[in-house]
Parts: sequence; structure tokens; C-alpha cells
Amino acid sequence: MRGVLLEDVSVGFDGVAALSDVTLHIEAGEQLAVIGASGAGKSTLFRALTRSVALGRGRVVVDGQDLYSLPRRRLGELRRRIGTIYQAYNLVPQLSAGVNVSLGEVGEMGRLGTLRAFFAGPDAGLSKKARAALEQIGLGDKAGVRTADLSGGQQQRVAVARLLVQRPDLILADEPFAAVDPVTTERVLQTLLHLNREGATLLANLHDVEVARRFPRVVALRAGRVAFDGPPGRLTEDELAKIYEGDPGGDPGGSENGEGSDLPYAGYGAEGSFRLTEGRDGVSSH
Ligand SMILES: Nc1ncnc2c1ncn2[C@@H]1O[C@H](COP(=O)(O)OP(=O)(O)OP(=O)(O)O)[C@@H](O)[C@H]1O
Repeated sequence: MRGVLLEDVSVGFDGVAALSDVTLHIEAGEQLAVIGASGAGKSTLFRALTRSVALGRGRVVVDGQDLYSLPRRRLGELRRRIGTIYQAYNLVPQLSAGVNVSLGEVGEMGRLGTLRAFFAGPDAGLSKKARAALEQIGLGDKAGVRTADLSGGQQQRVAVARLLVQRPDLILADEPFAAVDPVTTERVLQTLLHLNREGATLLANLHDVEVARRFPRVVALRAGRVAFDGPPGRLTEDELAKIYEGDPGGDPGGSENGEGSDLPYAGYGAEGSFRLTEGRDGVSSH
């Protein structure tokens, strides 16, 4: 994977600009947190990276390929190398957790295995990989449970286990920590960072600025434009105030960030930041 480039990207919905002139270079293997107020365009940015939204203007290049000019088959091939955790998790609710995880296995063998698992019963025939992934994410006992019957946080972990099986080159995690408790957040974060260390480029849309500060590079969107792009140390209270200015809801996911505050960054100064990984400070200046 040679990284990601968005060049002057604009996306509009019924005349409303969701993204305006967004230019971002993301190097292969980078960890990038995307923040911004509700409606700032974060999800639209992620959808543009899988060609799931029409582009008004600009260019999106993933691994050297112009995403929006690719023929269908090549687009499919590229998409299989992109792992997503979206707010709806992209899981098939009627299928068991184990089968959903198996869907991460690309290629014929993976598909056959999944079909076999589907027909043989909810928990039968799963590959070792799928089982190990569920174990790793703490859902070893849920392989046979219908995904619809799992809690929101458990479904989120199923989506993460699927990534462990898929081993994508690019991970798009759109609010991966919504609806999960702090322990699960840590577990999911560690898994994503593990996949990143193994080479995957990681983009995470985060509501919680404290979590975003743990990434070496933070991009903030404000009204569809890039309002900040740099290391978390430069994310001062002033910057944050500009980014979230006029945001009526603060953190719609329910802020755990300070009593009585409705702002997602309340209580966290620029100093409090820390990182999990070492040696990743070399944020490329774009
Ligand atoms: N399918 C759509 N049709 C019409 N408008 C849309 C559509 N998707 C997004 N929008 C609009 O585009 C803007 C950006 O939305 P987007 O979902 O990208 O924001 P966001 O930053 O992800 O917000 P949140 O944090 O609340 O999820 C918003 O004004 C939204 O209402």
C-alpha cells in the first residue's frame, strides 16, 4: 500500500457542501485521527476513501490508483484491501459472530469456508483464524451467537475481529469507540494499533479528543474543510475552541470527558497528551 492522497476533494449533498477542497497526504503505515464537530464531514471523508459517495470535485488516490476512475473489478480488488469499522459495523445481523468474522477472509478458500460455516450451523467449520480473532478480542464464547443478539459494543468487537482475519492494508475506523466502555475502547485501540504496527495505514474518526491525542497526527475538519493538521501537541485549547466553535451538541456519543461539560475536549489540556507507540513522532509535514 503506497498511502492515500485526497486532492482538492469536494463533496456536496443537495447543494450542501459536506467536504470542500480537502487536500490530505497520508503516508503508508501512518496513524491518523480525524476529529471535528458533528456534521463537519468526517464520515463523508471516510466514505470518499471507499468510493461510497459521489465526488463533486478533486481526486482520491489509494495505493497509487485513482479510486474514482477504476473499473469495477479493480475497485472491488482494492476495496478488499480496505478494512472498515463503521457506525453500523457493516455486519450481517442474521449471521453468527463467527461467520461475520470469517467474511474477512478474502479469496476463494475464505468464501468456501464461510459458506460451509453458514450451512453447517452457526458455530461449525470456522477457520482457526476466525476463532483466534474472536478469542483475541474477548468474544471466544460468542462465535455461534447471532450478531443481532449481541450488544452494540460486542458487535463492534466482531467488526474488529474481522479486521484481524482480513489483514487490510488500510483501516478506516469511523467512530470505533462509540458505544463501548473504557476497557473495550482500550482493547479495540490496542488491536487497531497492533494491525498498524504490522503495516496497515490507520485512519480513525474519533469523537473523543483525548483518544485522538494518542495518535501522532490529528486532522480536524470544520464545516467540510481541513481546520487543523499536525501533531497533537499543537492542538491547543484555542485550536480546539475554533474546531468545535458553534457545535451545539459537543460529543453526541455522550461525553465522558468531564462532568457537566458538553464539549468533547473539556478537561484535557494540550499537555495531557501521551502516546502508545514510540518513534512515530515523525509526522510528515504536508
Ligand atoms: N447522504 C446524505 N444526504 C444528505 N446530506 C448528507 C448525507 N450524508 C451527509 N450529509 C450531510 O453532510 C454533512 C457532513 O456529514 P458527515 O456525516 O460527513 O459529518 P460527520 O462529521 O461525520 O458528523 P457526525 O460526527 O455527526 O457523524 C452534514 O451536513 C450532513 O447532514
